[in-house]
Amino acid sequence: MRAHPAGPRHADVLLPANTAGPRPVTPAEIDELPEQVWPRNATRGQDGAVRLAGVDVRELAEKYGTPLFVMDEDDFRSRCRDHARAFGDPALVHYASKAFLSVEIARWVAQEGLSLDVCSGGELAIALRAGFPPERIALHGNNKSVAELTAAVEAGIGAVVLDSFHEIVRLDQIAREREVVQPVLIRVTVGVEAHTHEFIATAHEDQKFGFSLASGDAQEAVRRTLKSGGLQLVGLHSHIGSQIFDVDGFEVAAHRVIKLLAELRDEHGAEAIAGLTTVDLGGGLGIAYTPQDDPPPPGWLAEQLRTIVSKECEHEGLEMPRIAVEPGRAIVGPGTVTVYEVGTIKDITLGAGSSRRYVSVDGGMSDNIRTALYDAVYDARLVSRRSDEGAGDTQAKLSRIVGKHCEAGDVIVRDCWLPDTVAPGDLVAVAATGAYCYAMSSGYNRLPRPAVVAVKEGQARLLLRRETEDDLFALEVQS
Ligand SMILES: Cc1ncc(COP(=O)(O)O)c(C=O)c1O
Ligand SMILES: N[C@@H](CCCC[NH3+])C(=O)O
Repeated sequence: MRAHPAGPRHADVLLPANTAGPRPVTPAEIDELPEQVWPRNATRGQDGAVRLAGVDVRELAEKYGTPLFVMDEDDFRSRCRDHARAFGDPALVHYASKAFLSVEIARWVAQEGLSLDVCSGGELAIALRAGFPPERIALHGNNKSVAELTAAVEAGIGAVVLDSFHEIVRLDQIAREREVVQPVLIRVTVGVEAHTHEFIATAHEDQKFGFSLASGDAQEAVRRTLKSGGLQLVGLHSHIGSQIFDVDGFEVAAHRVIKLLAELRDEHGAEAIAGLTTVDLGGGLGIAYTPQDDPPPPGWLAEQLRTIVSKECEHEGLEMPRIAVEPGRAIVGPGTVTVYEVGTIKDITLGAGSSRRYVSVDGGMSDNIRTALYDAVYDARLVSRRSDEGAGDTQAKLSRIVGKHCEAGDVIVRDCWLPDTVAPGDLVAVAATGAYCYAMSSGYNRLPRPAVVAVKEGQARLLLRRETEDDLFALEVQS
């Protein structure tokens, strides 16, 4: 998502006329797959159709149907490695599984040596089913249930990230009843206004996550945790938001967390907080959704964070802590595309000689809610053939890709340049849909959830099958 336009949202007249970027001119430009947006192993073949890790999208659509999420496995794994290298130890990189999780994904993350951030009993269950090492799992959430906390403690997970005073009491009791000591981090609300969409910023004071630093709740949470018998404080946590491109917010967060660490040492003594060795700065690293986006690479971010934290520690006379992070989108986002089949097409006259083309596809807000929810922008291309084949001129046409739901706001790509030749039966793909698309999918209008397929070295493998009509009735008691 790019910077959010000022002013009221969801009213076309108030949004910029065109969020698609400059109009591509030649057929070659229309058919480009910009490398910062498309999976690392995406290419367009001589015949004009796109290959993902060597697999022809037409074959994938034929075999698995559409809409279809296609994941480039090597892209995912290479981004795990990029982050592991950047932060110096794979275990310090917690893949935020909320972005997308399946049993097989959890296995890839385990094989790459990363840790895993889960935020519900369901995500925990998938991780455990995959055989993910529990000591490398951390559990998040502002309202973890007793059942979820119990499952986490019984599984022996590496850390629970404490988020409320109620939870300190509950978790302490659960741990003591089982005669174990549960390692915990405390989530601190640092009061940062992250430069991102208001719905996905999480460190300003007025929201539901964490313990406020400004009010003293964070300091009180530390006192209560240190006094508990069943909890061992191993770190502080801060997460400022998601899809962030600059380091300023992280810098302020790191500064405030280290300052808190120094205050805690002064209040409780160095020995009492000696086990507090980790500072987790959360996730949020942005990715390119359009060719105009230019996110910082993980190596650069890691270097900046290390410099900021070490400067602050030196200033406060503290030992350098381990810096952990929780990227979700930056690992899983760029390597996945959603392939749709074009259904109907309408050219709508808007007045003043302008028109808008509505290209309807066989999915919609049930497989990608991000556009409706956050005005997210995406790059979409015709992938089953070259743009200068078929009827129509070779001009790119400003198009809006919409779904098939009974909802006017069912928009997948608000503005994009598609070839004028696009016709029913063509395949179009939307890039960078790996994060928070399948994960936030719904069954609205009783559409089946799409399948998810992994591609690697010319082979395709089904990770999650498409929902079927039988699944529709699976929960019906009277059927
Ligand atoms: C606590 C926490 N960690 C990590 C993430 C992952 O964020 P992202 O996918 O933007 O890296 C989130 C989501 O914003 C989060 O809430
Ligand atoms: N789901 C959001 C981000 C929130 C991430 C979880 N805290 C998105 O699609 O961008």
